[in-house]
Amino acid sequence: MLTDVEKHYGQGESKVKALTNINLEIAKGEFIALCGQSGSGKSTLLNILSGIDKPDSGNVFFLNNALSELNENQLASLRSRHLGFIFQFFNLIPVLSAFDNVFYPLLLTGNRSKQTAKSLALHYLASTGIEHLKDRKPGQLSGGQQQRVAIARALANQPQVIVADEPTGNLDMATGEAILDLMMKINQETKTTFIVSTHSVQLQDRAKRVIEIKDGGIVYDSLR
Ligand SMILES: Nc1ncnc2c1ncn2[C@@H]1O[C@H](COP(=O)(O)OP(=O)(O)OP(=O)(O)O)[C@@H](O)[C@H]1O
Repeated sequence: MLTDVEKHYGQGESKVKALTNINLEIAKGEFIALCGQSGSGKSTLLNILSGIDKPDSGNVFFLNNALSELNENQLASLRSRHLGFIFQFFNLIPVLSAFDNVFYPLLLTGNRSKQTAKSLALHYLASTGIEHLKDRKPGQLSGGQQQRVAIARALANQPQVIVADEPTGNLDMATGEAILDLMMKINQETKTTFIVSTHSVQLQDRAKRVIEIKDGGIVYDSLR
């Protein structure tokens, strides 16, 4: 939940108002399409609601935690346990296989055994349809396949919330559609909350809740 959130970048003459008067409540299990023109503030909003960035004023609550009351370690721990991220440019580690890209973060976060991490990685690579490509490195995969690895990586940690910043922005239309289908299917099956920023008109048509921001403010929320 965000209350009265404001965010500026820069100082003086070059000060940019990135978010203004943001009040937003997100329920567990929602699938939200966050839309708005380039520069409208989508990434800033995603970064603030996930505790990566701090607002200048206002409050951010994540799973009943007031983020302003947490130190950097506590924030990092909350993120690593309960949040999954999916990015436009996949952010996979190029020297690791698809399997290792999912497996190693699981070993590094939480107290899982190697065996548990391995089965989780295989399970989620299978659920995103790319288990057969698990030994390939990112450079040997198409964009859509790389994004499936990134989705498997985000899901395998079994977070309560997944934040995706333009996840289809670097994919052709058909591949992007397939990735959106996959995220919606996972949302329905697992009740994981998804907040997805997008320029995709298809997603805006299909998401249950659409939020539009313009010049840093929410100008439309289909739930309101
Ligand atoms: N680190 C920064 N320093 C200064 N200004 C910034 C910074 N990050 C973002 N901005 C500015 O804040 C505003 C909101 O940017 P933001 O990246 O949140 O928009 P966006 O809607 O995600 O855009 P896009 O769709 O192009 O990714 C823009 O005017 C941008 O130029």
